[in-house]
Amino acid sequence: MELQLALDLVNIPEAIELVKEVEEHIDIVEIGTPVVINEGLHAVKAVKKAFPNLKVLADLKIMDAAGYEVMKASEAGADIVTILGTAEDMSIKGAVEEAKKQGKKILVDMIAVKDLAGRAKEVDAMGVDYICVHTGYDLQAVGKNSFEDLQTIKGVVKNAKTAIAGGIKLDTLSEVIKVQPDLVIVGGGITGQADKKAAAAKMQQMINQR
Ligand SMILES: O=C(CO)[C@H](O)[C@H](O)COP(=O)(O)O
Repeated sequence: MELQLALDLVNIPEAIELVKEVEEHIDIVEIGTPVVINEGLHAVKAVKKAFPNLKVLADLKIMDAAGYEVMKASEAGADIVTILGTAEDMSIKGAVEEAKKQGKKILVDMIAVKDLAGRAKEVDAMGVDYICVHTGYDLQAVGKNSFEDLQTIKGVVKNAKTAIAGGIKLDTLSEVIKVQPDLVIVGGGITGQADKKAAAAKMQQMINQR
């Protein structure tokens, strides 16, 4: 099981400072969608350059022009690029094809997918690397989480790794770990803590115990 730190509300210098604090406790650093909107793929490039030993995920949440966008994120240094599960099959297949060409990985974000089991089976058959259940900020605000959704995809996904994101904190991590995803994505659960290093270390320790 791997731990991914999601950076959503920072600029490039702040991202680098933050990763410095926790780098020994994480496997992947996510350049979140708001960061890409504010800073562009320069953020991916800068973080990869500063931390060449960490995997960098570009959270582009691609919906169209997938091959081109995967190519651009790869050129900037991303190891993993995200596409939405609601995108057309042709887009997801295009993303996978380009990622393979570039030696990169594709994570499918299942946010807002209605038939989760059915779509997870379909995208799994398209050769994606990760399938991620995700409760976005707008649904977190009304008390939702993705714990049941993780069980749903664990039941149907045969090839891809499974992942979960959205509001995971230290006090809910054990519930997540029980379902054994391959990847746990945490943003505010680390970045919102006074002692970020301690929070990341504790999460890493809990994940490694399983
Ligand atoms: O992709 C995202 C929002 O769209 C976030 O990066 C993801 O939800 C993880 O952050 P948090 O743990 O703060 O919810």
